[in-house]
Amino acid sequence: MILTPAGLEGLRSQLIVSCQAYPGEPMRDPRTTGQVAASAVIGGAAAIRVQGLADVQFTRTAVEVPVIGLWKDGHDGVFITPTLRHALAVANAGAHVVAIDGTRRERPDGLSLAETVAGIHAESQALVMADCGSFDDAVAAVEAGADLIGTTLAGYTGERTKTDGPDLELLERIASAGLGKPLIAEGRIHTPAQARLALDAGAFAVVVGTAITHPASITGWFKGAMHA
Ligand SMILES: CC(=O)N[C@H](C=O)[C@@H](O)[C@H](O)[C@H](O)COP(=O)(O)O
Repeated sequence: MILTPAGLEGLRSQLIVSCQAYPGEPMRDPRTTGQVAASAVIGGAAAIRVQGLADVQFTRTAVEVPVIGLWKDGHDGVFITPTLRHALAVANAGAHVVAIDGTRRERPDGLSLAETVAGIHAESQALVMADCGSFDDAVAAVEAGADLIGTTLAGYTGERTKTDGPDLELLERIASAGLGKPLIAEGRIHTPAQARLALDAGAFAVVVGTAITHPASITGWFKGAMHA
């Protein structure tokens, strides 16, 4: 299955579940990622977002819904699928959509965002999701040719305050600008009510990660509330 820009319509108002375990964690195993992804699909996830080449490969065999893939390299600066080389590897691993750093920051390989998007489009059949951190990033990412715009990096690049829940103000601003590409709400959506608010703010679809697929964090939230 190849996902086309028109095919994205199937994701409208839907829930996308991000399944990620971090290096050194007990669940950091591609088979586990695939199983968690398949469980999310049973619950109604319309697409899955996963990190790492093996996770993309395993998840492609575990689910039939579109897979958004990324490759995190490092923790600081530009680390979400930072270069064209990373992006093409994610596409080759089978991702229908490659999520890349969609900010205006300098990239490690010296390519511009537009050159990176063009390279992915030229050398693969994957669509490109630009993980943005601000309104200006979103505008630049649309100009650069990205197929989807995500608020993934809002609160992580210094341009926006890290809100407790989703950055609804940013979502509303991007949505009301009518940039012409699907706007994906992502980042710190921790409750079903917040997912609903993100849609109401104008999001095309909503990504939830930690609150569904990261038991260590969720357990910590409960424990913290019990001992506050
Ligand atoms: C900033 C960054 O590195 N975000 C990552 C991007 O893939 C993931 O660590 C997040 O879990 C994902 O964006 C979903 O967000 P949340 O887990 O808050 O629902």
